[in-house]
Amino acid sequence: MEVLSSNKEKLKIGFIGAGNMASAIIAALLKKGAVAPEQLIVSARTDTRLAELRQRGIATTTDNVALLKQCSDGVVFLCVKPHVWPAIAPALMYGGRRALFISVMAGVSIQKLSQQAFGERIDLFSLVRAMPNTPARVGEGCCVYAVESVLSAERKALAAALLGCLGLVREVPEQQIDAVTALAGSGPAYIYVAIEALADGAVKMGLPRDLALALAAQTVRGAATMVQETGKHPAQLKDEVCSPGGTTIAGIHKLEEHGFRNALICAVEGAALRAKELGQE
Ligand SMILES: NC(=O)C1=CN([C@@H]2O[C@H](COP(=O)(O)OP(=O)(O)OC[C@H]3O[C@@H](n4cnc5c(N)ncnc54)[C@H](OP(=O)(O)O)[C@@H]3O)[C@@H](O)[C@H]2O)C=CC1
Ligand SMILES: O=C(O)[C@@H]1CCC=N1
Repeated sequence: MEVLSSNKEKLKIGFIGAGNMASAIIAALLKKGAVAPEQLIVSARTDTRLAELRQRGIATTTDNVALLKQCSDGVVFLCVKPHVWPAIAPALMYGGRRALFISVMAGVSIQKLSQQAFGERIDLFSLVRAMPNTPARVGEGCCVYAVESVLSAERKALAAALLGCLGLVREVPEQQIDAVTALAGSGPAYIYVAIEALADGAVKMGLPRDLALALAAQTVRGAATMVQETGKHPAQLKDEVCSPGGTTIAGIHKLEEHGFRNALICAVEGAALRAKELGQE
């Protein structure tokens, strides 16, 4: 955080795109106290999602070039959908050589980002490819990032400090980002489906919906925290819940019968393959 506090007031941070991911990152940065609203500027295609940001003291615009010019000494997060990227790429030149660009777009490689925005001269620009997830909004996100070898240590430290505000952060080789996208980027949606389905099961067996949802969410949170805090393998923790001849092993048998593990493996594999496809579209 030192790198951020020393830059505070001066550092301008722009977001191109004001949707689910941009607003989660903004919430995380503000919640951590890493930045002040006055340091932020956000652009979108329309004003729809900008009005709420203005109410929180954040500058907004529908002009990406204006944003990029204001952030030419700062950081610009690229938070549009991958199919929108080619249309906005040429404008990035207005950010100039001193800006640090951080893309969160699924599938779009550093090579493609730099070629479409800067031609062949990636060595003249600072670019980071990140994959965050929306639980960043509540300080429980995961975020990985990959960088070009030409990125300076100072720029990398700035990116790591900003992305560290989202939750767990790791640097990875770029070839791992599609798998991370499929696991952690998309993963919250798999778990929301699981929570809803667990609650449905309990409702089917007679629990009121609100109690069922509260118990399902807390059970997922509790199990995740056990994996993180005990350091035990999930299989061992599972065994500790399964009494011989008891209820849990009967439930686990049903999960196996319905291909639960296979479904999750297929979900991650399918999402990673889709990330690869997105990069080629
Ligand atoms: N959602 C998630 O969980 C995650 C998403 N990502 C990545 O984040 C990126 C954004 O996703 P998400 O936030 O969900 O998408 P959203 O659809 O919620 O937001 C996209 C934003 O882009 C804006 N936009 C569209 N065209 C332009 C343009 N020409 N200039 C400026 N802004 C524009 C939209 O404006 P308007 O509001 O006017 O429509 C909108 O605010 C994607 O690339 C995705 O791969 C990565 C990790 C997780
Ligand atoms: O569904 C998507 O493509 C994006 C990337 C990861 C999460 N949402």
